[in-house]
Amino acid sequence: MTAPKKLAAGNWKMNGSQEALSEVDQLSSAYPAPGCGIVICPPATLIPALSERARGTAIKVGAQDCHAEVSGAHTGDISAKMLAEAGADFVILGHSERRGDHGETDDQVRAKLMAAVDAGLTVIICVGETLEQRDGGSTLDVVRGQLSGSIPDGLTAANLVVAYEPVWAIGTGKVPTTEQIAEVHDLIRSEMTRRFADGAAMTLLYGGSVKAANAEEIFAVANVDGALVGGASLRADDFTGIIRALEAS
Ligand SMILES: O=C[C@H](O)COP(=O)(O)O
Repeated sequence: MTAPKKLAAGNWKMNGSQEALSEVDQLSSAYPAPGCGIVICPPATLIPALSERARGTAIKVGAQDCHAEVSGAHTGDISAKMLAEAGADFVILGHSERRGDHGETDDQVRAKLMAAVDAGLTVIICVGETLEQRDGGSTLDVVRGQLSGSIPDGLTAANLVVAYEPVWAIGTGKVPTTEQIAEVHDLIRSEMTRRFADGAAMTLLYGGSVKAANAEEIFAVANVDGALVGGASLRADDFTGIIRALEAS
């Protein structure tokens, strides 16, 4: 699975039900041949039904986490191979809600990432600072540390997408200035270019309170190739506004 350069990824988090699957029908009829990639990451229970529904459309399906092992005694966990078998092409890893709620470390995220790539998934890896870290002036150091700690060597633009998600902007309606987004995206681009032969071609997403109303401004920022969208991905009407802005960018 090759990551499209422009990508709108919807993270449903722990939301959605069988009824929500019709969002795929709305998106695929609105975008039979979209000018960007579209990925929906529902809760794991909905992956098989959603991927069945998305078959033959431009919409891809992703998961929100995976275990680092292929199988074994890990009650409640799901391996990357299982997610791929269920129909996922992508997996989000290292989201701040996983790092916060489950205490995931960079080392654990890195192990999951290697397992996901082995299973043929494209990884959307999340990095971003807390408000305390931003106020303390350590944003770039924090992001640099997460990138080096969470991302192993040997990856390509085909299997790695990086999402910058300032923790304080997630679900809060607060959005960094375009200068703040640009500063971090420039850092991520230069780190990816330094480490990977095709780092210049890697897809870099911004995430945190992206809405149709602010998408155009965010997509105009250098090195922003799309968005990882939470709340506004839950309704096709809201998500299509963001996709439209990305297509036009
Ligand atoms: O994964 C998505 C992000 O956490 C952003 O969520 P949000 O768009 O609801 O702020």
